[in-house]
Amino acid sequence: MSADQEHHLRNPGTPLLPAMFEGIEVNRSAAERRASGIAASRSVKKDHQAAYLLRAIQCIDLTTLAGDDTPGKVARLCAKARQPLRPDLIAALGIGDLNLTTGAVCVYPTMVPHAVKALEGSGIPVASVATGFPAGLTPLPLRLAEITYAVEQGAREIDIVITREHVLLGNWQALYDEIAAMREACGEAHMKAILATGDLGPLTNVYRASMVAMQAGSDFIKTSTGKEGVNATLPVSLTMLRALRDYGDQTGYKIGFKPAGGLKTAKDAMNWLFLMKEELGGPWLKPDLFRIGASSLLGDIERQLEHHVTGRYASADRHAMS
Ligand SMILES: O=C[C@H](O)COP(=O)(O)O
Repeated sequence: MSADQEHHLRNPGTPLLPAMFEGIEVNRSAAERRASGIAASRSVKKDHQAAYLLRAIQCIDLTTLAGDDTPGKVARLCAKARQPLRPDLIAALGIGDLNLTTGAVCVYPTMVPHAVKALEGSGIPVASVATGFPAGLTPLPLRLAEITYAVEQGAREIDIVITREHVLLGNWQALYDEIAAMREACGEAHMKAILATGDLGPLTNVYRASMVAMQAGSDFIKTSTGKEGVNATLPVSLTMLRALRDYGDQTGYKIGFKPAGGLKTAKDAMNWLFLMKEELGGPWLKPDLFRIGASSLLGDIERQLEHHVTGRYASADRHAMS
C-alpha cells in the first residue's frame, strides 16, 4: 500500500475457528431488504456528491484483465491512474493540491513489469491477479509459484482466487490451508482473497468463506473476478461486510473490502461508498481498507464530475473510449 496511506496492523490470521462461522445462517431476503434500503436511502448534497466521487476515484483498482492486454494498453491505463481527471476539471474543482490518483492498477502477472515501469515515482501500487485467475483450477504449487513471480516482478498487492469446490463441499480446512499458503507466498505484498461469490450458492456460504479467508490471513476480501455470471451485488457485499465486522469484533483486526465486477456507473460507486459508511464507518472509506475493482467505472465518474462543474454533460465524442 502506498506510503501516504494509513497503516493498520496487518491481519496475522488465526487458527481455523469453525465456531466463528458454523452456526451462522444468512437470510437472503433480509440481506436484500437491508441492501435496497441503503441504495434508496441516500440523498447527498451536490458538493458532497463531488467529494464522494473523488473519494471513489482514490479507491479504484483501475483494472485491465483481458486476453488482448499489451504493454501499450497497460501504459495507457497507468497514465489514467496517475491522472484520472482532465486537467481542466482538476482546476475547476480546485483540487490541484490533492495529487488525485487511483488506489492501484490491477493487471495479469505478465503485465506487472510494464505497469511497474509506467507507474514509477507515482507511489501507486501495482496489484496482480494470481493463482490461476479466474477459475483457480491449477495445481496449488503452480498457483503459489505465480504469486512468487508477480511479487518478484514488483506487484505490491496480490489478488488470489479460491477453490470454489472447497466452499461448495464445506471443506473449510482445505480452504483455510490453501489461503494460508498463498498468504505466506505473498510475503510483504498485501493479499486480497477473491471469493467469486457468484459461484458459491447461498449467502451462508459467502459468510463462511469470508470468515475462513480472514482467519487464513487475508488483508482484503473481494467479491468477484469480474468473470463470473454474477459479480458484485449489494446483498453479497453486505454479507461479506457483516463477516468482516464480526471478525474485527473478535480479533481487533481491520480487514479491507473490494467489490469488483460489473461496477460501471458513478451511482454504483456511491451505493458502495454508502454501504461502507453505514456498515463500517469512516475508516472504510479510504483506499487502505476499501477498493473498487473496475475496468470501466472511471469514465462515468469523470462525466458526472464534469456535469457538477459545468452543469452539463459533454457530448459522447469528447469522452475517452477506455
Ligand atoms: O477486479 C476487477 C474486475 O475484473 C473488474 O471487472 P469489470 O471489468 O467488470 O470492471
